[in-house]
Amino acid sequence: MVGDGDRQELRAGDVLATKRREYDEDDVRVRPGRSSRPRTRTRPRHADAVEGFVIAVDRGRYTCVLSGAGPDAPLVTAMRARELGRKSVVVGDRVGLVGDSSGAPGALARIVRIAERTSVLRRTADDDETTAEGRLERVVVANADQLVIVSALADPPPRTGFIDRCLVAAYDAGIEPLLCLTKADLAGPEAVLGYYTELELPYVLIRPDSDLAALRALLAGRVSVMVGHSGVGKSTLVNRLVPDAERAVGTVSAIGRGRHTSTSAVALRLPAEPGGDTGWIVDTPGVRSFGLAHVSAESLLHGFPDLVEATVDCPANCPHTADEADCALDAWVAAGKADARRLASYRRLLASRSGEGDPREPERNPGDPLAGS
Ligand SMILES: Nc1nc2c(ncn2[C@@H]2O[C@H](COP(=O)(O)OP(=O)(O)OP(=O)(O)O)[C@@H](O)[C@H]2O)c(=O)[nH]1
Ligand SMILES: [Zn+2]
Repeated sequence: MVGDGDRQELRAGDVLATKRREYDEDDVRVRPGRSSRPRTRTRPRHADAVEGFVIAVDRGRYTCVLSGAGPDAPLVTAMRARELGRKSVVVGDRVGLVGDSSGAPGALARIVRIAERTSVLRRTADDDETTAEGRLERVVVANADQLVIVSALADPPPRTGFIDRCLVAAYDAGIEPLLCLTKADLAGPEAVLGYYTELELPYVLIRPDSDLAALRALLAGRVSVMVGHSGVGKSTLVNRLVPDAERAVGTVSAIGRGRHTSTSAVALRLPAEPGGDTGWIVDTPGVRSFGLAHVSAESLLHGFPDLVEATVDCPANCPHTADEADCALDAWVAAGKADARRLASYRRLLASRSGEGDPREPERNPGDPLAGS
């Protein structure tokens, strides 16, 4: 979503750049000295930068669309300018571009600015603990408005452990969750929705013949990130929402450096609703789940709003674990104020963060077919 608001944001950045320029050491203007000639007005650095929205990242090349450009405008390939230092650029970033932003074959622009992010969706890549890379906290997408959690109602069965994990990630990122329940032709949503009664979680039901109007309305004008396990129907859904998704991804990879990296996120432009704003969906083929090692125990709890209230009765610094005799969460659940399975799920996530056991171990969720991450 690259609208007028963003333009203002970048303009504000321009003003800052202008101010900073007055103190730049490498400023070439010459002091007027005794000469009566007024000193030369210097141009603020990159006043000519145009605004872009990053839709794909592939090995040091960033594919951008220019603000206000229509769906048929050429995509701009850019590299980072050295002055960005160590700042990373990710899909969803709004950036300032200089150089050749024509989008002509072979043209290369430079990213000189990254606008302040409205949200940052992170995950710990803790799927590989053996390497420094694998333990790294990564930004998945910047400036997303919504996390669309795609779960099938059957084949594969829904896993609330995964959904809970996504809810924590959404809360941590400061973006709204939307539960997207696919394969509604195969099973009803009652069990899953029952589990989340306390939450008033927004949801949509998808079957092969549904017209997707409700979902489209929720996606219009926003940047939505889609996550889901393999086989839940995510690709099917993306292809229905963005009929030329295959082509769009192909174009991105052709303009990048050839081979498409299936693990990276790609933003796809949704067909504009009549009279409405374009929306974007960010497909995350490589993100199967969210490592939450970077989320504090307290923030983790906020992914469980149905449990938060109980903890005012916990002793100070209560770890909320099952072996903490005075933890108020047990009484809360015993009193029927929240679902016992939600507490179990919260504690599984707590344990997975501190490396105590494997959260996917079946014996940790006895008799609960919905559980599992
Ligand atoms: N019955 C039914 N089947 C569906 C529905 N949506 C998708 N499928 C089928 O489910 C299977 C998996 O769908 P995909 O779209 O490939 O799933 P995915 O989540 O993209 O999986 P990956 O490609 O592994 O990431 C396919 O055989 C689809 O035809 C649905 O609403 N109902
Ligand atoms: Zn407690």
